[in-house]
Amino acid sequence: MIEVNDLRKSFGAVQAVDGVSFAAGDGRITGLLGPNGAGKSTTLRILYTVLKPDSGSATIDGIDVVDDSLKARAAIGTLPHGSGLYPHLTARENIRYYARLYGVAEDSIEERIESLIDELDLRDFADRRTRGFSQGQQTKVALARALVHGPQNVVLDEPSNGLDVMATRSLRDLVRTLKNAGRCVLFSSHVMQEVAALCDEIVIIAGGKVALHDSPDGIRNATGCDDLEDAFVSAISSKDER
Ligand SMILES: Nc1ncnc2c1ncn2[C@@H]1O[C@H](COP(=O)(O)OP(=O)(O)OP(=O)(O)O)[C@@H](O)[C@H]1O
Repeated sequence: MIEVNDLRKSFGAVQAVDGVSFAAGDGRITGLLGPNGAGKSTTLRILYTVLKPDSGSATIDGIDVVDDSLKARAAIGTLPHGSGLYPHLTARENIRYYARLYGVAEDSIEERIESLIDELDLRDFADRRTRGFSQGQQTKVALARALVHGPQNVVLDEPSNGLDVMATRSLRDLVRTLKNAGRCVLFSSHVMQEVAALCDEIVIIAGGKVALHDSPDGIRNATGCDDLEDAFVSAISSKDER
């Protein structure tokens, strides 16, 4: 479970995150939805401990991301913006490197990698160096790397970026499998249809603040819009008017 409480972060004069609070539960898919520059990535980067908040707190299964960042990091699998793969290593070697970093038992690493290669359809390029990989290939390898230690919490920053239709479908299946296994999945997107297709709960964020947090049906009711895209626009506009 991920809990975020009154989180704030600024970069100079830009207030990127301005009092964000929400909880993302186990066995649920929570979508962080917002327009460009809304503060989604900054919020997620605080969760996976690469940024420190100015104030507020965030916990992963009760572990504070600032006070106990190493333990918090071990409890989440993350797909950051930009894959950050090692270009001179093959896809398989990249995944193996992270498995070791996360302390996966040596005798189960190869089996785990094989099953991720199948699940994410990496077989064709598993043993190629990742330098020059297409965006979609990079995302798939980065996803495998994020999941290799079987984390309870999975945080994905715009995971469908660069994926083709088939890969997007596999990603959705994978996210649903994680949910059905009782994992907490939190992902960011600015694509309403993607979030609507997957999420149990949607946190709409705009200008660094939470504009609305509800189920897709709850959001339709709150905004009076049947179409979730209209509901999204309505939620963001009414936040601007406040
Ligand atoms: N390292 C940084 N230095 C300066 N400004 C930053 C930095 N990181 C983020 N920002 C600013 O903070 C705001 C929120 O950015 P963030 O990346 O969190 O938005 P986002 O919702 O993820 O957007 P997108 O959908 O475009 O990826 C933006 O105005 C951005 O320019």
